[in-house]
Amino acid sequence: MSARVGIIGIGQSAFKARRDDASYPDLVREAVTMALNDASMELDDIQAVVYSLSPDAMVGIGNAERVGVDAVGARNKRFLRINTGGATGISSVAAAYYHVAAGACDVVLTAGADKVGECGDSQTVLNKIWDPTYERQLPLGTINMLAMSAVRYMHLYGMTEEDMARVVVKNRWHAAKNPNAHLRKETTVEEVFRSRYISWPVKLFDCCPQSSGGCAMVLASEKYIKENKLDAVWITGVGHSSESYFLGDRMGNGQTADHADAFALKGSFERAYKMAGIKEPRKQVDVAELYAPFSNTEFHSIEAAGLADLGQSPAMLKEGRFQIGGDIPVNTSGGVLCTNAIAVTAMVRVAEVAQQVRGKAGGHQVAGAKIGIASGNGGDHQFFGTMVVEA
Ligand SMILES: CC(=O)SCCNC(=O)CCNC(=O)[C@H](O)C(C)(C)COP(=O)(O)OP(=O)(O)OC[C@H]1O[C@@H](n2cnc3c(N)ncnc32)[C@H](O)[C@@H]1OP(=O)(O)O
Repeated sequence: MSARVGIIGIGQSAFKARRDDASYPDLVREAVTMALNDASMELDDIQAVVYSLSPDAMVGIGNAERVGVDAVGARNKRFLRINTGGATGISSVAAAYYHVAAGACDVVLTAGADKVGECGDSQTVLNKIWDPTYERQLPLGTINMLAMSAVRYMHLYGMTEEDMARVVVKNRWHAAKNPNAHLRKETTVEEVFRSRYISWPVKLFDCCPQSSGGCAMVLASEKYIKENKLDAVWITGVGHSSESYFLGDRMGNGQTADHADAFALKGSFERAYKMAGIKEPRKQVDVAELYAPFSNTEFHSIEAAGLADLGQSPAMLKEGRFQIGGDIPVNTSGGVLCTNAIAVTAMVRVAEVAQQVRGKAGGHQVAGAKIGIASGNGGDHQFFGTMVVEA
């Protein structure tokens, strides 16, 4: 694909635990309105809609008709619904990207939302797409599985609970500067240690919360952007991968991976980097928003993105290299650890790097950021999506 595709509009809620003031479709509308305003557009200007489906299929499909067709203005337009678990948001941006890059249309909207209490809790909804013989057997399936990958990584590379706590402290410090983040209170290693164990070694503060809010983006072709003299940042690399097999109605885990080595995610990054012409991510990437719902998983994502060698990221974090002001700031928004609304969590990652390379990230801006990377993980080794966004 040679046609350039730009991001011209971004809308993002201020995420909160509860949004009793708004229904689930209201949250989608809220984000869509913000994205259209940002792009100086009307709903009628949109030619296609990619809808980030809540992983809770019943809520998602019911509302997709209501929200996707009516509120998002998709009637008589190209319309696609996407659900790849935690990767849903980035898969949706990718699907919007492909619509434009393939020349099918010039302007595409992608949007979605999650509402705690209306969309089902994260554990329940993710279990719906997971392997019944393995993942679904565990209460708090996600946390237990990722706790096992933490133990493996500790065993191989000597990561400590203190290293995990430092991820939380760094991300909360970033989130305190981001008015859209859900958990915005700064914390300390001691405070993380005082929070209760959820699944050893993962404590409450090592977990992402469950958040309510929406996200939307407008993508357009270079031709449209130039003709209408619009401001844009450019999606220059897109990668996908999976380490799973299909079981008909759900995904199964391939079980071939070492859980300390997110090699499928690495493959996704390699594809995106190749497309964007990035040969040395450590030198070229200015800012990274990496999907990491539990503190230990940030280390896997940093290493899969090629920003550190396997097992080396805890020491680099301790040196301050992944915080704003360090050489490669990671999760400048506070990351998934400070906002997690499954349908759009990965879209928020793209939105954050797009704002960073636009120079519009506000109090958590990385000075001079020109190249950003974002990622989404569908679950344990299931779906991965990555993106490179450039000024
Ligand atoms: C592929 C993927 O995307 S995997 C990621 C999918 N997402 C998840 O798995 C969500 C993970 N998080 C959770 O399931 C939940 O937040 C849990 C299990 C960690 C905690 O849930 P609960 O025990 O029900 O906590 P509950 O929601 O009742 O909140 C209790 C208190 O803890 C706080 N709290 C809840 N979660 C967190 C958190 N992650 N960090 C810090 N504080 C938290 C709440 O604000 C609340 O504080 P308050 O009493 O002062 O109001």
